[in-house]
Amino acid sequence: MAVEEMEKKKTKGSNEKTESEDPSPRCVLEIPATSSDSDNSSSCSSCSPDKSSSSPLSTTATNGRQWNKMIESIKKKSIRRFSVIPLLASYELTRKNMRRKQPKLSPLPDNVFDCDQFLVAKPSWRNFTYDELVAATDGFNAEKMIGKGGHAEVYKGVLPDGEIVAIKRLTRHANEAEERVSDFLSELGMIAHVNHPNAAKLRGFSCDRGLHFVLEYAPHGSLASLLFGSSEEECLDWKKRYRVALGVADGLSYLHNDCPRRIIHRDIKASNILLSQDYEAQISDFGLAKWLPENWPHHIVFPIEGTFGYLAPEYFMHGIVDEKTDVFAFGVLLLEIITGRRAVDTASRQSIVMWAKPLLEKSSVEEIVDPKLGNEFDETEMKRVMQTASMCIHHVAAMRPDMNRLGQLLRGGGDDRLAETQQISRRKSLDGCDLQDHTSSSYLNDLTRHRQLLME
Ligand SMILES: Nc1ncnc2c1ncn2[C@@H]1O[C@H](COP(=O)(O)OP(=O)(O)OP(=O)(O)O)[C@@H](O)[C@H]1O
Repeated sequence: MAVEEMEKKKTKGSNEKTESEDPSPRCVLEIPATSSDSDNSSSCSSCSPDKSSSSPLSTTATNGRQWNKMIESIKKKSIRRFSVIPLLASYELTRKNMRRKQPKLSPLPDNVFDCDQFLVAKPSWRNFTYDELVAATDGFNAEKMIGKGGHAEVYKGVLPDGEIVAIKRLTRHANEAEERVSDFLSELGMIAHVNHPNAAKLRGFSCDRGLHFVLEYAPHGSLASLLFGSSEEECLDWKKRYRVALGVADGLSYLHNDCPRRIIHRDIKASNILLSQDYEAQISDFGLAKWLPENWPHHIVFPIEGTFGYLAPEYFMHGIVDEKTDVFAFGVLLLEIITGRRAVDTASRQSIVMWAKPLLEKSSVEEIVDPKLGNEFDETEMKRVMQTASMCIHHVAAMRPDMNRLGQLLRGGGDDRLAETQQISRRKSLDGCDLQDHTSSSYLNDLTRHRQLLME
């Protein structure tokens, strides 16, 4: 499998770019948050009780000294945050108060963490030594590299029992070592926490001479490599594309509604959707995911991170993160599935959302469908996916349905109600909620502003 193109990335305080032609750079934007309950990304990360305490993992007997050292460093870091930034302290206290009000999530005293759900759900993780990873990957042989993102290199490896795994080695050097460890623990906590057929599965981790995840191997790589790969590669047929759309909808619905803790992924995109042996979609890369406390309507985060082309307007303009952030990105993903185009066109830098909106409005199947599909698709399913995408990319977050509903709509549950919902949605837009949204011009302005910020 070809190594995926590296994504251009602009990180905080740096213009350093990785070599790439990918038109959808994952970015960090320094846009001041406007709301009074704003927090920065670190305080937001501190919303993750598990991140600072790392409790789901700290009870694992096999973790060893290195693990404890890392946890200590995270603890020190959070203590420093408390003392230096009073705002964050009050934020943290508020969160604790809220957790107390949630017996379902926190039946134990605040200083005791119930690890059972994690340990029972994922009994098979292992803490690998570096030597084991070296043996599995032939010394991290370049020929074994199967993917490269902005933050990691991914190698195909074989464990002594013959199991094929993907070994993700974090490569981010820009930030502080402590911050890197903190990001690693956060991602590990997330991926260990989720347990669903449409989410990537953890086999283990290693913090021996570098930070590594050991993941179940996805033999067909990412959706991006199949949708946008070279023309010699087999075209992903409609049946598989439709299945992937349903799988991602189910996976997101689980993260938002059924996971023990509410998770917003924040980086749904084609290169983060992996495909199992039988083309089952698996949501991967929880590097930007956020826990959202049960009774919080949203977070406001800063800086804004994500991938250009997939960011919801309220997120990239105001840092507002909730389920609808993922719903918007899911809509962009559906457009990629339908059209075979990237979220942002390489040559013209045009956003797929702006390109597709007029075609979706006139339900122009022949103009929007990936030419590689020819006539080989089910028109009813195609229209359904188009209508669903159209609802997901609505400029007003409140108008986007939630993932549960979207899963039903994609399956054809309530086709009549789909048209009805669309009509109501249009009417509300026209009825003065925001006339500009209907013409998409405000979205275009926001997008242009966003691009300017990104390119500055
Ligand atoms: N379990 C896996 N099986 C097969 N291929 C994988 C697996 N995990 C990752 N890959 C490949 O490696 C690529 C990069 O992985 P990933 O997205 O996790 O890295 P990243 O650096 O976090 O990315 P980003 O730039 O989005 O931050 C994926 O797009 C995919 O092609």
